[in-house]
Amino acid sequence: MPKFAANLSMMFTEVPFLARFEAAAKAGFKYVEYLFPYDYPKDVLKTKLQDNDLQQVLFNTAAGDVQAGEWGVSAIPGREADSHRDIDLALEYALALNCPNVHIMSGVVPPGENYAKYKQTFIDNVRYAADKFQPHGIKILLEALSPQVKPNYLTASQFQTLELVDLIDRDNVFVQLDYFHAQNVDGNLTRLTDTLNGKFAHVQIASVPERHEPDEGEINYRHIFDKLDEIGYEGWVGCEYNPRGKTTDGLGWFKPYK
Ligand SMILES: O=C(O)[C@H](O)C(=O)CO
Ligand SMILES: [Mg+2]
Repeated sequence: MPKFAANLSMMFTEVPFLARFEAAAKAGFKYVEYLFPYDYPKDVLKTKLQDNDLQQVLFNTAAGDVQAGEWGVSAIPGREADSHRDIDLALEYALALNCPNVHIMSGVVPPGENYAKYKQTFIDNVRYAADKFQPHGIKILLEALSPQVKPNYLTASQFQTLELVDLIDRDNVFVQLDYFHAQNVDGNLTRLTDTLNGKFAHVQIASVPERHEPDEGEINYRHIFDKLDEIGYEGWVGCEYNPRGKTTDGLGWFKPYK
């Protein structure tokens, strides 16, 4: 049975971020993920996890200058020092929060730029991270983002990300399989799961097309959860969706998994 993690960046937004840990625990979650921890001291977040008996299972490297259109810097040629700084900071937080997975954001490739150079820059920076994280047993996750969410992101297809994982060739680097993006770009989710089996180490879910609770839209998540059980997937499933209304009003789908 899948282990579900509440995504505190998108769920429980009825309350301030630091109150969402308690809200998620009260709703029956034992695991949490969120995009970025960096606005808060490590010990504040660690206390929130401990006080609510929660395990942190994922967060991202920093986004860069979002106002300027950045969404990760690790693929941007010339920004290697910023990438390594972000990776080092992510390692500090992962160790402090006992978090087993870090998603390294690649970045946007502006039209007309040299895609191959961005790709190689990302490969080199992820190898830097993989070698630093390896001794601590922390996994690195790489994610494809659908163009309607993040136009010109380095990878849109799960197959592009799978190729990166193979090229990077490190034992602790895996695909972050977000079924919302996978359905929007690749489809064929059952066979895709078979193709990625052994190469993905985190899953995220949301309905398509609305990115709401996994109990609506075109993906049959009951089937996906059974598929994950069938292949013996032992990672977490991040609930990275925008609730239709009040978060707790939309948790009927979660009841059988508490
Ligand atoms: O947007 C997503 O699906 C990613 O998981 C993320 O955290 C940043 O893009
Ligand atoms: Mg995602």
